[in-house]
Amino acid sequence: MIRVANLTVAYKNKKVLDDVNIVIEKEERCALIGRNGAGKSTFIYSLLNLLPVKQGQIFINGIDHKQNHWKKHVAYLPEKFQLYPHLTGEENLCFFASLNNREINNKKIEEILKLVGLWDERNGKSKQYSKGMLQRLGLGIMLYYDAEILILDEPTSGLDPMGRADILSILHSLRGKTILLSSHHYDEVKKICTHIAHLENGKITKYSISEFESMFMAERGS
Ligand SMILES: Nc1ncnc2c1ncn2[C@@H]1O[C@H](COP(=O)(O)OP(=O)(O)OP(=O)(O)O)[C@@H](O)[C@H]1O
Repeated sequence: MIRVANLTVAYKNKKVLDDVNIVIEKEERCALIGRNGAGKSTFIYSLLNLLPVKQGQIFINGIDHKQNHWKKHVAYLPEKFQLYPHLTGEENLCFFASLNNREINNKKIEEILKLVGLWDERNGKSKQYSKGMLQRLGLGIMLYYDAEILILDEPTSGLDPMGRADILSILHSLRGKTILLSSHHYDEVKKICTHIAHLENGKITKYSISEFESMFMAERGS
C-alpha cells in the first residue's frame, strides 16, 4: 500500500504538486494520468525519494519513506533505462539479478523470460532487440526482484500499439502486486487498471475506472 499525505513539491517558485493526498491500496492497479508537464514524474520521483520531500509524508506498506527499509517492497522501471548492448537478453537479466550478491535462480530466470515473451530470443544480443523487446526485458528485470509494489514511469512510451498491448497484458497477468504506472494512453490503461489517479493543476484525484468513465462521458456530453 502507498499512502501520500499533504505532499507539496515545488521547483524554485513553481508548485508542481499541491497538497496531494492519495492512497493506493494493496493489489490495486492504478494509472497515473495527466497532461505533459502535469507532474507525473515529479510524483513518482517523490515516492522513490529521488526527489527529497520537504513538505508532506509518504508511507510504503506503512513504513515512512524517510527510513530506508521501504525499498525492499518496491521495484521501479524508469521511462528510460540502459542495458548492456553486447550482452544477450538472458545475460542482461542474469547480470541485474546478481546485483547485491544475489544468487541467480536459473528456474526463475527461465520463468521470467517466458513471462515477458523473450525465451526464444534469450540468446540474441540486446543491441539487436526491438524497442518492445527491450522494454519487456526491462520489465523482466524489474519482476526478478519480487517486490510487491511496482512503479513504472510511462512503460509503454514510444512503443507501437502491439508493443503497448504486450506490456499491459504482462502487467495484467501478475498476481498479488500493487501497481502504479504513469501513462498518456487512458483508453489502453483502463483495460487493465482498477483505478485512475488524475493529476491536474497540482492535485491528484483518484477514481475507480467506472467513476472516471462516467465523469469523462458527462464532460464530453456537456
Ligand atoms: N528539475 C526541474 N527543475 C525545474 N522544473 C522542473 C524540473 N523537473 C520538472 N520540472 C517542471 O515541472 C513540471 C512537471 O514536470 P514532470 O516531468 O513531473 O511532468 P510529467 O507529467 O511527468 O510530464 P511528461 O508527461 O511530459 O513526462 C514541468 O513543468 C517541468 O518543466
